[in-house]
Amino acid sequence: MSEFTLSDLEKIVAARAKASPDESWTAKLAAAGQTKAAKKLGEEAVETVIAALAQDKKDLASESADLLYHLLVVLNIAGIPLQDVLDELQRRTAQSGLQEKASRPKS
Ligand SMILES: N=c1c2ncn([C@@H]3O[C@H](COP(=O)(O)OP(=O)(O)OP(=O)(O)O)[C@@H](O)[C@H]3O)c2ncn1[C@@H]1O[C@H](COP(=O)(O)O)[C@@H](O)[C@H]1O
Repeated sequence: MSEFTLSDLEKIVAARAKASPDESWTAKLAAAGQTKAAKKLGEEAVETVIAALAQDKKDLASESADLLYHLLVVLNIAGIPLQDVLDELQRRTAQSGLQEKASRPKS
């Protein structure tokens, strides 16, 4: 199983955003600005929905990868660390009380 994480990709996106737009898609999006990056995120979201509705698992995994990558680019441009998103998810999980149940050993 791959050990690659969203945090790894966030670091790659941050580094590549500073590269030349001629050699990096990330840098091209960062240079174009949030309107273009958010538009690409929207396109990838639609393509993910289409793959889900088509029940095409391979396509859905591939489009989901595009979606997550473009979300990280949008977050990078906005200056929002991925950790802020994870903190929000954790806050909701803690609120529902499910985190405690999930980490509790099964008897
Ligand atoms: N995960 C991705 C990733 N997923 C998708 N894409 C790119 O997203 C682009 C979107 O493709 P589209 O066909 O929708 O867009 P397009 O037709 O090229 O552009 P438009 O005309 O629609 O504006 C493609 O160029 C893909 O290569 C990605 N580009 C980069 N990454 C990651 O970012 C890293 C750095 O990439 P660079 O910034 O290119 O060095 C890579 O090593 C990967 O880890």
